[in-house]
Amino acid sequence: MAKIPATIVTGFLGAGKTTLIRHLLQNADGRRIALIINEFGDLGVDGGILKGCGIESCSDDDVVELSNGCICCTVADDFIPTMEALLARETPPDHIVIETSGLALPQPLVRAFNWPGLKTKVTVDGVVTVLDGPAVAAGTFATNVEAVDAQRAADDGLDHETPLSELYADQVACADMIVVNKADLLGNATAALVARLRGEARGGVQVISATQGALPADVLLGRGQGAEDDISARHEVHHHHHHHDDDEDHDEDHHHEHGHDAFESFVVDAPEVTDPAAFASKVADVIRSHDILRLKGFASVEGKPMRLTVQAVGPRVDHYFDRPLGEDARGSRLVVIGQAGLDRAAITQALQ
Ligand SMILES: Nc1nc2c(ncn2[C@@H]2O[C@H](COP(=O)(O)OP(=O)(O)OP(=O)(O)O)[C@@H](O)[C@H]2O)c(=O)[nH]1
Repeated sequence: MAKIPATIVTGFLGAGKTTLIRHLLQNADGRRIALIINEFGDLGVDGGILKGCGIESCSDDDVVELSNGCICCTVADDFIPTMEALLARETPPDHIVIETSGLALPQPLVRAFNWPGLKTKVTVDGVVTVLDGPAVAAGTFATNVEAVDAQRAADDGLDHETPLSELYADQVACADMIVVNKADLLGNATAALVARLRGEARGGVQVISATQGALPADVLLGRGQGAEDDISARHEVHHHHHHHDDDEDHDEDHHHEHGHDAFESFVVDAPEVTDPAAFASKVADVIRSHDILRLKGFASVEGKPMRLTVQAVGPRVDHYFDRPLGEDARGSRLVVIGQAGLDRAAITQALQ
């Protein structure tokens, strides 16, 4: 049985996690998404907001709240039983989204997925860290630092000493995708912050800007990261800068990104593939040079009877034969997803 993917959404109070999840649930394209929310007593209203959301695809049963404070301290007696109950349902969800309270470190939660009862049934599809763009640019990390401090003081299970900057660094270090939210308030400063974060994040981590957390489900979900197998890479707070080839070339063209218009996808039809490995590395090159977020599709391979599936998340490209081609026409058909402004002609040409 395939493991159910779970996406962890982390970020400080007020960064826009609830807004992003709400948008996701409204644009779930038929996916059954269960939501687990971890929040602190009186300060949290997200469960209420999301329960009363009126979204057709989202029944109240699909929203589960953890009320015992910090998720990292209550993993064993609260989180794991909640997950097990969700998985034992007659109709288990297609995808689980977990919203952590703003101060919980994502690492212990990711580690909980290695629990024997969970390991074989669920996997961490990806850790999405939502940042308050203007606050991070200003170096305060949260718009309302007092509210964050109050949230902290309200919970005995939390370490009250760690500076916000370190919690922030841990959230960035654990991320598979960083969302620089509130791009509307950042305006022209968005691109510079995105570029800076690309330098701070681990290699291969996607950094994208958003307004009102409006990102397509196809961009947020289905990353297949398996974060629980990769804990050590996420633990350390890196103070040095990595240099990615593609850091420098994102300048002026990614500014006014609002809502759905900020993304586009298109289909590339191409001839048969001769060598799958060479094709995958070509795809990786195209992804890197055009800042493509996702690419997926199918191809036939010269002389082979099986269909080749290609799945790319950022520069990581998976390819495998999944089934006989059968009646399918030979050739390749790939869907490319990225932020608006993709150079379709160049991408199409490069893939053909
Ligand atoms: N201007 C602007 N405001 C935003 C954006 N995204 C969210 N907000 C607002 O920021 C506030 C916090 O958003 P939430 O989604 O509740 O943030 P959160 O991270 O879930 O915060 P908690 O659940 O309280 O930890 C709300 O008033 C949102 O309406 C954005 O892109 N631009």
